[in-house]
Amino acid sequence: MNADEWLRAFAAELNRRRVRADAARHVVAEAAAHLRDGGGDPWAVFGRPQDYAAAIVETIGTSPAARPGPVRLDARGITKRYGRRTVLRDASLAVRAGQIAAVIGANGCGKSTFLRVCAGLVSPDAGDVTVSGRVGYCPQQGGTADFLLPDEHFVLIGAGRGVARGLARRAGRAAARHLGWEADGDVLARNLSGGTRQKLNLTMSTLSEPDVLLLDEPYQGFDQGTYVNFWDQLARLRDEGRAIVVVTHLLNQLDRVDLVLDLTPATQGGRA
Ligand SMILES: Nc1ncnc2c1ncn2[C@@H]1O[C@H](COP(=O)(O)OP(=O)(O)OP(=O)(O)O)[C@@H](O)[C@H]1O
Repeated sequence: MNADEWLRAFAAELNRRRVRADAARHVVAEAAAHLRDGGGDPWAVFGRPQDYAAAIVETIGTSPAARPGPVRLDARGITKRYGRRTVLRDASLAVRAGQIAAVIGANGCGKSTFLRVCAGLVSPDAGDVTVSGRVGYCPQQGGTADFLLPDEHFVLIGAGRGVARGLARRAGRAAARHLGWEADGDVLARNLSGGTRQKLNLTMSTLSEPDVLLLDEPYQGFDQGTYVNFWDQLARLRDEGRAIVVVTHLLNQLDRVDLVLDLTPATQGGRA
């Protein structure tokens, strides 16, 4: 395990112990700086990442993130057919305020369809979805308007909630900054790079302060730094009490989530 892997394991353990995202980010950055400046093997310097995380939690008395609250999204027995093909069969997921759920599975097993059913965009053939509160949805593609500036997207989202233009712009830019993006430029959405357009998409889905946030592989095209910011931001949103569902193919991040729904059919080795 090299220094990066050690730091990742350390961050994951802090997350598992529900240390607040901002505090976790701070101690991980400190450990990284210590390793960078002093060199050396992290195992020799800090010991096991799990033990060091436990010591940190005890020593600094970090207040843990709030425990999960009431169920915000309850999808039960969802079945969906397209023509003769059954894409989803009896899929269920309940997510509480303050939880992150990952939806995983092979290509074409119905992850996006499940999310669209949860968002109310597709009707299931059987089953029910109950949502308590406001929903934010970040589709895998699309979602932005080609001929608008990022700021104009933020103003539009704000207008839907009666938020003044200046305030909406500031809120949008602040949310974008969490992804390491300065969104004050004058580039139309259609001319943004693919990764930046996806940052705009993701930023918009969080702007309405949703109680339930549905994210369909929102990090496609993100560079490594943005990707790290993305998972930190998810942890922060979770700590604020949001119920989050993220479709992902990246199983190495599953230690950062609270629940996993595997939609791979059992005949193909799925866990569901
Ligand atoms: N509107 C539609 N009409 C007909 N078939 C559809 C429709 N939407 C999705 N499908 C089919 O349903 C299946 C599941 O699609 P879905 O996009 O939900 O899978 P996924 O697990 O998200 O895939 P991926 O991992 O590739 O993103 C696919 O075979 C797809 O072609």
